[in-house]
Amino acid sequence: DESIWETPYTFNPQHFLEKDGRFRKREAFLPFSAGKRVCLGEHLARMELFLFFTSLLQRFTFTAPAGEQPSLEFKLGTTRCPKPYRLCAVPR
Ligand code: HEM
Repeated sequence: DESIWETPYTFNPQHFLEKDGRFRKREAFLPFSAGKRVCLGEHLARMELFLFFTSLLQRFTFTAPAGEQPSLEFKLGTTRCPKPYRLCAVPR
């Protein structure tokens, strides 16, 4: 949505950061939905995602293979899935 996101077609973590690097909450980002049908597992999922990604990021440096860039296009199924891509995980 061009009216909300500064660079909607690029992977841009700055969308969620203030100028000084603090986290910026965006009302338009609702991965767990909202209201009566909000995801009941949101808190569990957030804790699991935190533990999963911090464990991986503490142990590996992730990069795209030289000269390759993962596509931001998706495959539509029950959810939108990233198209297959290659990733290098280098032990830290
Ligand atoms: C990254 C992980 C997850 C995401 C992104 C996610 C996302 C969502 C979303 C968007 C909905 C609303 C669907 C709708 O509009 O009807 C939903 C519903 C639901 N989610 Fe999750 N979910 C996640 C993990 C989990 C986990 C771990 C559990 C349980 C352990 C869970 C349990 C539920 C349940 C029971 C509902 C139905 C709520 C209702 O309709 O009353 N979810 N989830």
